[in-house]
Amino acid sequence: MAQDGDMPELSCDVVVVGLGPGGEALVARLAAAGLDVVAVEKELVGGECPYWGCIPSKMVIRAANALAEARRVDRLAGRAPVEPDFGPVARRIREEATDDWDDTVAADRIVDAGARLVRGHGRLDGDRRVVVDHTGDAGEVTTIVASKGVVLNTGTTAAEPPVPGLAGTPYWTNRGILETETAPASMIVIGGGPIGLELAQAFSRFGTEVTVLEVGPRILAVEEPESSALIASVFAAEGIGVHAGVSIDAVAHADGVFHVTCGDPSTGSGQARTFEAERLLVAAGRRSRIDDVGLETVGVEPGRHLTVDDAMQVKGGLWAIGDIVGRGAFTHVSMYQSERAARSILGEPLGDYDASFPRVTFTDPEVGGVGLTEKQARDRGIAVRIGVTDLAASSRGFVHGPGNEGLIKVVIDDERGVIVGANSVGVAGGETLAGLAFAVRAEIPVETLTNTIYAYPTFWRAIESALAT
Ligand SMILES: Cc1cc2nc3c(=O)[nH]c(=O)nc-3n(C[C@H](O)[C@H](O)[C@H](O)COP(=O)(O)OP(=O)(O)OC[C@H]3O[C@@H](n4cnc5c(N)ncnc54)[C@H](O)[C@@H]3O)c2cc1C
Ligand SMILES: NC(=O)c1ccc[n+]([C@@H]2O[C@H](COP(=O)([O-])OP(=O)(O)OC[C@H]3O[C@@H](n4cnc5c(N)ncnc54)[C@H](O)[C@@H]3O)[C@@H](O)[C@H]2O)c1
Repeated sequence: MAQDGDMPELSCDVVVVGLGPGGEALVARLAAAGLDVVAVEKELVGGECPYWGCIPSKMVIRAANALAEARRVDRLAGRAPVEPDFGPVARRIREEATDDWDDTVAADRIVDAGARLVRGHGRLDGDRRVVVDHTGDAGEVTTIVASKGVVLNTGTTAAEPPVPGLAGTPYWTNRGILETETAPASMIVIGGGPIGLELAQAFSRFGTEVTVLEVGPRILAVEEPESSALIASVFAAEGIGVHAGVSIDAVAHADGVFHVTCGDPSTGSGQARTFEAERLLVAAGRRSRIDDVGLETVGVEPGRHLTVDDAMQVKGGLWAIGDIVGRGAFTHVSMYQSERAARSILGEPLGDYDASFPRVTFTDPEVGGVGLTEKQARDRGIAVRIGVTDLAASSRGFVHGPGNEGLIKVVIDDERGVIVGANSVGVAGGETLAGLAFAVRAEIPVETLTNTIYAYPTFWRAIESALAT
């Protein structure tokens, strides 16, 4: 640790640049295995998920679903007048989830694990070298040399679509909306993906008048068309405006009001329509933070994502995990990849990469998905057989009554006799997905699945019905 004057240099075994959920876990895992680890983070240790992602958004959804359930009491159990107040969930986000966006506890965990934490923007500076620009300390940098190598876990930021007038307006991304202390009177959401839909419905349940604008032909296009249609119908019934197949031509903001002008390319009429709202949430996808991490210094061409092998290795001495590798932008994926990178670095056996890819969008009903959609399976030339069942028509759905919308769809490879994909939509769709996820991952024969006892009257019993169609 010697340097010329004001340029400190650290030596270690591994540097982890960016501490999303996977990066944070990796630091602790490698340190526990006896490696000398330096962790580099420019914002908050833990990344987007605990501070502006999964955890606070699920707290809002939990609260919003409590409101929705209370509104169902009239049809089930008497009277429960509902008066929404965003205050309690805003407090939970501050006090229980984010410590008011203070990461002291997480930073202490890194140090307690035996690793060193360096705050600032990390950039590769040739093979196995990282230079950290210390945020706020003009010109001060630290150079870190890692004998084994560097792991990148720099994550994503909200993408800004190239819509005239949008840049410079005070629109919300996931950060602004999860920092708010009040629900706005009205909100336009650009993007009908998981972020847009989860927050659209949750805020609508708090009384915000919400309009979702989606450029693609349907919302939640990564899942089955049946699931998209079901969510669209639930949203319509709850009074959420959903417009798919629109092009957003212009955004303006004046006197505290957003004006979003859309054309409708599907009609070819070019007829423009302007929506107005107090808030605008842009949830139109994510951009990988890999354009300023020095990839050019190690001969790697920065694209949309970083290409890795199944050991999460970009090249010798360089690994990458999380959203930036383009294998699914989910915390559970990042954590899974973190363990693979750890094993690769420590020379431990890896096993095959789990490509079953389970995911859940936490609308109500939840949309669980695993493996391939029907279209993806057909595009791969698989001899597809489909089974679909309506959850509301199941015994449990019938008993549940209000809020029972859902479906199970299974995509079967008829030649191999295994499920290669499924959607599980329902009030507990993400939980019911578990059985289907194991079936896809372990390639449980359909013959076994149809010769299995399904507890009555559970939602997951509908898997048996789907297989029988
Ligand atoms: C609103 C919302 C809801 C979500 N809900 C879910 C959910 O329910 N379930 C789920 O599985 N996933 C969810 N996600 C996705 C999930 O948050 C991410 O997949 C997860 O955070 C993993 O991201 P990551 O590890 O790649 O990086 P991130 O979490 O983005 O963390 C990257 C870290 O790297 C730091 N960094 C970046 N560049 C540098 C640099 N050059 N030097 C130093 N530090 C740097 C950043 O400051 C950040 O802390 C949600 C996301 C959003 C936005
Ligand atoms: N429950 C969960 O696990 C969860 C929740 C939220 C986010 N996430 C993760 O975060 C990722 C990012 O979420 P996201 O919803 O921002 O992105 P996304 O890419 O999944 O969806 C963005 C949507 O915006 C649309 N869009 C893009 N440009 C547009 C434009 N100009 N006008 C109108 N619509 C436009 C796209 O067609 C797409 O439907 C997700 O893919 C997911 O991996 C997960």
